[in-house]
Amino acid sequence: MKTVTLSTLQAFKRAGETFSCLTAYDATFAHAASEAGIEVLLVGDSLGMVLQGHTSTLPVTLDDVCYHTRCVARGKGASLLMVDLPFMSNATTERLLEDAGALMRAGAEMVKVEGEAWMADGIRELSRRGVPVCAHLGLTPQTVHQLGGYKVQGRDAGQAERILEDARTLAEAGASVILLECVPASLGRAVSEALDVPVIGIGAGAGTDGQILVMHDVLGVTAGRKPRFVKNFLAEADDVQGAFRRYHEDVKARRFPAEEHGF
Ligand SMILES: Nc1nc(=O)c2c([nH]1)NC[C@@H]1CN(c3ccc(C(=O)N[C@@H](CCC(=O)O)C(=O)O)cc3)CN21
Ligand SMILES: CC(C)C(=O)C(=O)O
Ligand SMILES: [Mg+2]
Repeated sequence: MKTVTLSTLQAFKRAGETFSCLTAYDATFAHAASEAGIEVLLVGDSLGMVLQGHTSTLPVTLDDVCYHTRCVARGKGASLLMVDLPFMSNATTERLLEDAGALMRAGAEMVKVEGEAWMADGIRELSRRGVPVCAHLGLTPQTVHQLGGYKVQGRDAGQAERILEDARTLAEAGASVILLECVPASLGRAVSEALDVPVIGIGAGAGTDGQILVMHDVLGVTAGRKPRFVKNFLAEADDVQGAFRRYHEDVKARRFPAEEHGF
């Protein structure tokens, strides 16, 4: 695989070619995912749940994310490395810039931040300083206590319109990529069609420009209740490498996600 950059993702979008993304937390699995052709690796704050055993992503610290970023950076190969800003990194613009700086020094090539239209100023400041930003909308796990659980977002027309407007606002502020989590497939498609920037979906249907899943879910080792949008690709493969390859190929061929994985 040729080195994946932001321009690669933009070119995929223009060409109507989809791309695959997967979370990674260490060098060995990052290497396997990259070898399988997965274009984007995310050091997700989901590590608080799948690695640390918490029931939310809130306890994850900047040091935790930096540590896993350094590990993944050594194995990432040609894949693009995106990293989550942890809970409260967006408390102030100053903190946002400092925390993003720490992630970039650890090896991140793009940072991801949860937040609606009010994040526009922070995203503009990051982008002015040369930090590519992915804006995470829809189900934002860092606000789980306000949302009342990990629930589908944008189900009614007003809510859906709001998410589309937020995505537009953040793209205009300088977000290079939008990520939509747990929204109806119709909204995933509408946002992707309305914006020029690549849109990555998880539980957002087959109409987004890229797809992402948590690595543990792809390998069928999800602890607790399984979200509807996950699929165990190891069940149809001989080994971990094969599962990653299968996931990548199914995304590229638009065989995944199927109707049953969406809302
Ligand atoms: N293993 C794992 N996979 C993930 O995708 C993931 C994490 N952990 N941790 C961080 C967040 C939390 N996420 C979640 C967790 C649960 C649901 C879930 O159970 N959703 C219901 C929606 C029910 C509804 O509102 O209709 C579902 O049935 O999928 C969704 C996203 C996504 N992220
Ligand atoms: C589920 C993805 C999008 C994420 O934010 C994470 O892994 O933390
Ligand atoms: Mg996250």
